Amino acid sequence: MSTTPVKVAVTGAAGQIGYSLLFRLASGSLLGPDTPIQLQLLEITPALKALEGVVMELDDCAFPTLAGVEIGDDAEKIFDGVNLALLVGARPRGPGMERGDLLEANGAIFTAQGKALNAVAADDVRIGVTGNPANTNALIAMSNAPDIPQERFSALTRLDHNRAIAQLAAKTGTSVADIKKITIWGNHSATQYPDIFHAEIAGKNAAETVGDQAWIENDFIPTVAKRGAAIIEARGSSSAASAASATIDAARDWLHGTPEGDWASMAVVSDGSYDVPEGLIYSFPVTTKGGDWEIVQGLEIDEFSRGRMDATAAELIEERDAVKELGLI
Ligand SMILES: NC(=O)c1ccc[n+]([C@@H]2O[C@H](COP(=O)([O-])OP(=O)(O)OC[C@H]3O[C@@H](n4cnc5c(N)ncnc54)[C@H](O)[C@@H]3O)[C@@H](O)[C@H]2O)c1
Ligand SMILES: O=C(O)C[C@H](O)C(=O)O
Repeated sequence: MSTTPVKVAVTGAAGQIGYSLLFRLASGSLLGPDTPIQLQLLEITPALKALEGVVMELDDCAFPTLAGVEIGDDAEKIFDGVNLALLVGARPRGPGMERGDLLEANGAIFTAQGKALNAVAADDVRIGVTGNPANTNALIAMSNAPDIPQERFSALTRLDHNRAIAQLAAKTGTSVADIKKITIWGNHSATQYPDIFHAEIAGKNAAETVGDQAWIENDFIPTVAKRGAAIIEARGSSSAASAASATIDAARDWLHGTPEGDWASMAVVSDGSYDVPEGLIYSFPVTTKGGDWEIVQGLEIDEFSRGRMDATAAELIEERDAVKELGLI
């Protein structure tokens, strides 16, 4: 085992996602069995006692890869020297709430955390935002961290990507392992556009294999896009274990690379690719290598896809303008 631990910060560590995420991180799901991990856990003061209990449980697992755990409510202390920051802590959406309702409540959190990361994170830091509204929270954090390259920020659409794979596998009676090149475009919200026109099932075009445009439009896309709300409705609280799993999938691919012949969906700062307005945190198909991502270029976009991609961009522009108005960016 290498001796220098990778320092990984998790915010909202005493929350529901944290309760699944921390144990996966500590047991090596992100960095593998040979790399020790140091967990830096941030919470609000009233949640620190509960977090102490979670740390007792982490201790009791005796994970060989867990080099140490530090907890606290001071972002500058917790983010000091971190190589990866997973920003999960935020107020989750309750029944009947839209993500827009969360902009103001969560904006302040991501302003402060962007500033703290800017001041004390390691030079190689990567920042993944899971807390909703994830794309715009990432935009706020990025805008408040001028010394960190913009490419180091991303928001989580990997859960949507994984949901799309699961739906497509169920529809076609295939294995999830056979499905590649799914794309989630845009916002992690009900306007997202899950795209199977470039996807493959066992090497064949997925949309052609399905051969049912009505299912794509009326079933697949809304099911994936509204899955978060369906889970809130069924569970009474938002997805947690699947969100933690997707947070790990996204960070693992970012740090270690996407597999050959596949890509991942990641919400990253737009460079204008596919006519997405520059500067938005928009989910694209990306390949990753050595901790860097690249937007997959050259995909053909038909009129149907264009309309969906523009609609989700329009929502992100509205969110951006709202947080600008609030003085958060
Ligand atoms: N992007 C996605 O795919 C996805 C999926 C599921 C959930 N989410 C979002 O993830 C977030 C967390 O969900 P959860 O179910 O764990 O919620 P939760 O309420 O169980 O936990 C959130 C935790 O964040 C903490 N917190 C609040 N403000 C904080 C701050 N300033 N600093 C540090 N911690 C703070 C709270 O004390 C709480 O313990 C929510 O915003 C939820 O909507 C995103
Ligand atoms: O939809 C939500 O608010 C929860 C979460 O983002 C999800 O997709 O499960």
